[in-house]
Amino acid sequence: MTELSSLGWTPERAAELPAGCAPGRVARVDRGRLTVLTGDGELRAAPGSALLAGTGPAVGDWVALRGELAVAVLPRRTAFTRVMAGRTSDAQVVAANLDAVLVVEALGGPARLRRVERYLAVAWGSGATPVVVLTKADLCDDVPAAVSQVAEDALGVDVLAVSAVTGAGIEAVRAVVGPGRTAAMVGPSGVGKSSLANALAGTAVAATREVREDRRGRHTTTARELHLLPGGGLLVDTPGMRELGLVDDEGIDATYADVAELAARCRFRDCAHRTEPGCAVAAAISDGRLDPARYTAWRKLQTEARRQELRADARARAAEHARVRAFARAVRSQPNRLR
Ligand SMILES: Nc1nc2c(ncn2[C@@H]2O[C@H](COP(=O)(O)OP(=O)(O)OP(=O)(O)O)[C@@H](O)[C@H]2O)c(=O)[nH]1
Ligand SMILES: [Zn+2]
Repeated sequence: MTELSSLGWTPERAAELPAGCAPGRVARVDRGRLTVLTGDGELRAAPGSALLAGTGPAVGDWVALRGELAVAVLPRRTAFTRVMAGRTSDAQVVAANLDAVLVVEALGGPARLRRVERYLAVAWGSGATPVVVLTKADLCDDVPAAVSQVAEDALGVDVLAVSAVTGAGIEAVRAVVGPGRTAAMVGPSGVGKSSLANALAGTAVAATREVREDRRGRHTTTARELHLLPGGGLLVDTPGMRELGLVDDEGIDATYADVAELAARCRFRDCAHRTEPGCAVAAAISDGRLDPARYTAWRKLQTEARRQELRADARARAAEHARVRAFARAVRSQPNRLR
């Protein structure tokens, strides 16, 4: 028996559960089948027709189970979305109900602040709290200096340093992913996400680069993408988290709060921060209060978000409305539901 609370279940969710259903947390979605963690262990469930109408359940979602049928997705508290590559620009939910997002970057090279900022923007946009985790601390000569450099840039975000090799700092990350809390990792390939996942789990739950190369060509098994950690937290490790785009500019403003605040003080509301008189951004750059590279990165992300917004649009919203309607319909059609 697993306590539902250790899967992240909270009492107020009970009111959202259709009568006669048991709750389950989605640990994997493949070819239309769901791997679900429940109070009685893991089970394979089929999505009911109501779930097929919308964008479908994602890893981390709570579903209402009637036997081995998932009849509804419970409302999401947070959602990590990604814009699909290719022609359509529908936002796809990659992971749901995350409390924290670990933005993973490696030490031992030059700090890639722009890259961290980019992931922070995506993380803030999800509604979950980002935390920066700097891996490979064993390869860095001056960890405190590296941490404070990143902390200065990542406004309002905790910055932790860890080593999967020595185990240093792992407990501090486990504390972020405390009992009943759910976190996911984002970050580019090779920074040590799989190694971090294994160090947190205390066992090999993710294939690191070495293991993957050994098994080249072999079919990987259908592993869970939601892992219960020894301390009681849950870690999401799904491939979808590894290719991220931006969806909106909420997250950008949170990441670049300093730049956004300066821009709000420009004389003209539509200031392009180039040659306009009374431009607070230009003034801050010229007297050294704002790093021009940080400003350029902000502009670039904003342009990208605008472009995606224009594409993402009606289609994504229509899909979400369909999902909500399907959910409402499913709830209405439950016999014996509480009124
Ligand atoms: N020295 C040192 N090496 C590490 C540490 N963590 C990971 N590595 C190494 O870094 C390389 C990449 O690690 P992975 O965990 O596979 O990286 P990843 O982020 O999961 O990569 P993708 O799966 O491609 O996204 C491997 O060779 C690891 O052994 C660490 O804390 N210290
Ligand atoms: Zn300006």
